[in-house]
Amino acid sequence: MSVLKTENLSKTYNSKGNVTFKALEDIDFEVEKGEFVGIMGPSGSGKTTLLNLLATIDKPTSGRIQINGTEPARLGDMELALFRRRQLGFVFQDFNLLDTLSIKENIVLPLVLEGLAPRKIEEALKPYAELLGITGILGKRTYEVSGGQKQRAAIARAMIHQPAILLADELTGNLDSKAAKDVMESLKDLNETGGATIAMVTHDPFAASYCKRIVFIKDGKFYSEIRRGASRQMFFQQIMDALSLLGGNFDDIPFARD
Ligand SMILES: Nc1ncnc2c1ncn2[C@@H]1O[C@H](COP(=O)(O)OP(=O)(O)OP(=O)(O)O)[C@@H](O)[C@H]1O
Repeated sequence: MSVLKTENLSKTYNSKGNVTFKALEDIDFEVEKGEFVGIMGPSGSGKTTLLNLLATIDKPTSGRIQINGTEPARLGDMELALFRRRQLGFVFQDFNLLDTLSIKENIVLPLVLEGLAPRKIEEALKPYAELLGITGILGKRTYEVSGGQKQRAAIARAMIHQPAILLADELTGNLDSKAAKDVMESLKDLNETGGATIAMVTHDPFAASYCKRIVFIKDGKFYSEIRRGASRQMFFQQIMDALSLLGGNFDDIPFARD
């Protein structure tokens, strides 16, 4: 069953002086339930544009997006806000946790806003806290925990309302290699044990090697895709090979990690 599907998805930006720029062109992209998909491409290839369209933060110039059977483009503002809150989960590079709240208060905030009873909230929290290895830090403040722990808390917050799909943008971008590894191991568990469907934009081949499938885009167009076999290490090498074929600017890739 497909959770997310795009057809001929295109985005053209209009800048000052009527200069237009085609950032995405005719992207057909499908994510099945339970998939863990990485989106990679050189700087400026359109990854963030694609993620913003999937996140319903931005609107396509043409083409269609369907998420869990709904076309967000057909919804009014209020319905769209509700749709986004219920069907989508987001994780970003910079965690976006509130410093005035504890880790637990941050994670359960979406359910508190939904008006769920405290007992239901505790029931929802427990499995995610365990799966993400953050049970021991729930009472701490954001400044008392590491970057990797913050990101795992952000993932728990994004998942606690059980969205149809988790959308992640460079979620290891601010982490050292040990923390990045912990976060990616957690995300893998969330996908394999927790059944989460995940689409993740990343520059980092190490992070990408945890995905089951990688889609490469170049100059706003679909370029190629690869699927992981049994070995993550082998998949890492395949990703490196695909990136070198792709060309473009990958100056910030942490090549030495694996
Ligand atoms: N608001 C905008 N107005 C005009 N052009 C834009 C706008 N946003 C992005 N672009 C252009 O669209 C292209 C794709 O940008 P996008 O941010 O999606 O790329 P990316 O693959 O995420 O890049 P990076 O890896 O560097 O973050 C780039 O050439 C960018 O300059």
